[in-house]
Amino acid sequence: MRLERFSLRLTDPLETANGPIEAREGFLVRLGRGRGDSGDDNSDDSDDDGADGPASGLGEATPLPGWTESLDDCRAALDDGTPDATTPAARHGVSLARADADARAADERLCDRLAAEGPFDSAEAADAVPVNATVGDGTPRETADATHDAVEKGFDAVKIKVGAREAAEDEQRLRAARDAAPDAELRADANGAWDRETAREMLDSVADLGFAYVEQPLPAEDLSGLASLRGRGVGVGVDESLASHSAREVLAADAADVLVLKPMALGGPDRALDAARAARDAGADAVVTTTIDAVVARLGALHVAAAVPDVRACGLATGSLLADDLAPDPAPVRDGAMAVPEGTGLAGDALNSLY
Ligand SMILES: O=C(O)CCC(=O)c1ccccc1C(=O)O
Ligand SMILES: [Mg+2]
Repeated sequence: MRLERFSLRLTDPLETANGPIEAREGFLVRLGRGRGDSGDDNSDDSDDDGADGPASGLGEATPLPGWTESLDDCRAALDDGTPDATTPAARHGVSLARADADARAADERLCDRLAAEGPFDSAEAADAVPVNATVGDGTPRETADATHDAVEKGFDAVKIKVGAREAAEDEQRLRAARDAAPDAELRADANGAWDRETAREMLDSVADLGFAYVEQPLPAEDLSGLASLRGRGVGVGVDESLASHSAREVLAADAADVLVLKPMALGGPDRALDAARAARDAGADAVVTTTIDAVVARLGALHVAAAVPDVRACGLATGSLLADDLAPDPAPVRDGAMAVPEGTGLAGDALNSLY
């Protein structure tokens, strides 16, 4: 296994209730030749790292504290070959690289491999996935303009970050967004910023505006509070809660209508698909998103989403937030959707420069 460290700036910081996300740092993971289908936990010995040939599989470990381990802990887990549930980004890097190598060895698209081997009984994955636009914090006017632009570009679903300013002003922002996009599916994401009373008031007002759901209206730990917010005419989504609780725990607490699944935060494509299945079994929905990942992990998340039957619009349209990337994007957003790239593994030959 070979690691390459990268650091990518965002074009504009994404303003959230937890402050801005300005850059993403992580590791490109290259799996050596002949190890792709071994599933062997000792496969990271450096004498087999394919130094004189292309890698058999690509992964990416891009930690985001709050959702995953720190960059240092991620590096340590990758170096030691011990990624586990406490280091989800490291585990994601290795798990995605293995899955890509397996799919390439089997001459299959990654999503078809995931669909066939994953927890859904569907043999075939989708060819494209609908995606939402992501609108960061801003004035009501800026929010309306960004929402309008997204709809003009072809997005049918728009997610608006809230919780960075007073609730009354957020309410104006959401009303302005609805006025700017009368027919779009609108969502909000509070990143855990509200207390129970504020959350109740905000949910009631966005229910009137026909919002589909609000992501993480309460802090991650407050599962009973999240449960008490359900049934008010707008869905409750959980995101941060899944960093400290399993999908099954969240669902057993009746805390969610929608699970927001970030493969990077959950430890890999396999874990994300298991959580999607748990959601469906409990009558909840799943949405696959990124932590603003580089192209390899974004593609991995796209393949996961394509393997979830009838997935609703996913938060995968985050590539445009990055000022640069590891390689040109083989799955650009068109008309509010991302097409799964042709070819085997992550993207056929499109990422050959990285292997
Ligand atoms: O879901 C989306 O639309 C984009 C991804 C996103 O919002 C996000 C990106 C990085 C870190 C956290 C989050 C989040 O969903 O809270
Ligand atoms: Mg979120």
